[in-house]
Amino acid sequence: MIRTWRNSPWRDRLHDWRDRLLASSRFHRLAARFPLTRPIARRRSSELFDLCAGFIYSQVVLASVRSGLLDLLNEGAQPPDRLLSRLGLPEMAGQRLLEAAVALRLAEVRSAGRYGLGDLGAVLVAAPGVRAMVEHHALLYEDLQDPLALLQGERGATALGRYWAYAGNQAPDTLTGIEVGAYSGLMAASQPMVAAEVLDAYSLRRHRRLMDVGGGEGAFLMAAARRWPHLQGRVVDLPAVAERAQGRIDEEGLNGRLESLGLDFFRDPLPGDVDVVTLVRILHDHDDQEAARLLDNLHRSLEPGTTVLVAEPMAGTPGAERVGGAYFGIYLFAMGRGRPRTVAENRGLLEAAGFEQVRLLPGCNPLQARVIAAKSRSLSR
Ligand SMILES: C[S@@+](CC[C@H](N)C(=O)[O-])C[C@H]1O[C@@H](n2cnc3c(N)ncnc32)[C@H](O)[C@@H]1O
Repeated sequence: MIRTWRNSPWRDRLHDWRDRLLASSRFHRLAARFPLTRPIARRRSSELFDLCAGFIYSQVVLASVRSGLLDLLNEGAQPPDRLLSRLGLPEMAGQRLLEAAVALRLAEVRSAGRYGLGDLGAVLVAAPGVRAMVEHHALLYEDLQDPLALLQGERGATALGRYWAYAGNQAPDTLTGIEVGAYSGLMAASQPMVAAEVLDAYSLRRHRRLMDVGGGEGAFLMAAARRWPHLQGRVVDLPAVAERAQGRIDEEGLNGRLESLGLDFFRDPLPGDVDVVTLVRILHDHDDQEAARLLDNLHRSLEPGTTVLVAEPMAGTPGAERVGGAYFGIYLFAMGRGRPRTVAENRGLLEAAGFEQVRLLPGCNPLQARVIAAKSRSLSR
């Protein structure tokens, strides 16, 4: 291993010393009094407070969505008595929620004591995908009530495991429309934010035919087709999901250019008559062995030189460590399979399956996704 500052014993010693210092109440008193260290001490205690109180913040967000508070504010600024009378909560409770929403910038006080949307509230109401995720998190919240029981596997079937009906199912291709409906709808609602990032990061100008593997109801494929009118495409997913995708494609009048195909991407041959393949929010759903199996199956079906894009939030992303390490790490654990991978780990999986020229594309918002591009190479390796 190459010795760098990150893995040097000097850095460890320095951090041990820092930890001892931060644990000392005398140091805290001094740091809080000394003008140069006071802002650092305050910022650190505020960050720690937010870590401990985060569960309250997310429940305030949920209450603001579910009670209709954000929708009411979205109609325009209004006096508090009018707002509270329309909220359908006991007045004092409504007032408390409103104050919490102001503190979290979901709402804000405007002129003449009226209340309007805050800057974060305004973003939330304009993003149906975020709102759908806020509602969806109620399931994860259920699973996390006793986090140690979850981590020790004592909880048995989890709410998230039941929700993602293909997770742990030995015959996912037999799932019914009812079993896949909720998650497919959620994915379609949250897809526009991801699609915009991916399509900005990679131009499909040179490509003629796209296959979106595990493409759900076709939201990504349709966004790509709208962006690139010359493009033809196919979404492949479990039969019950592919049926929903076909319905959407027909509704949008795109059935001359786009189609859907139901199959099990681990077992069934994938049609290789395409020049670009996307895997959006797919690999991290699966344990290493399954992810490798899927990539092997895909590589076997493709012509040499076909481009593959892997787009998903990744672990160890500078500036977005919490997204991979904390959010997706715990989310996928509760779901019962998969894990967020680093760029290097995804590269390793792709290369082991036979892909080459693997490169990370710059420019994506890592909260939504990072995008890795690769090409299939000849099977005579
Ligand atoms: C997390 S969702 C992502 C959907 C879509 N790519 C997106 O980003 O909105 C994973 C998708 O993989 C599909 N899937 C899971 N297991 C599958 C399998 N064995 N064969 C085909 N599709 C599968 C699911 O039905 C689901 O649509």
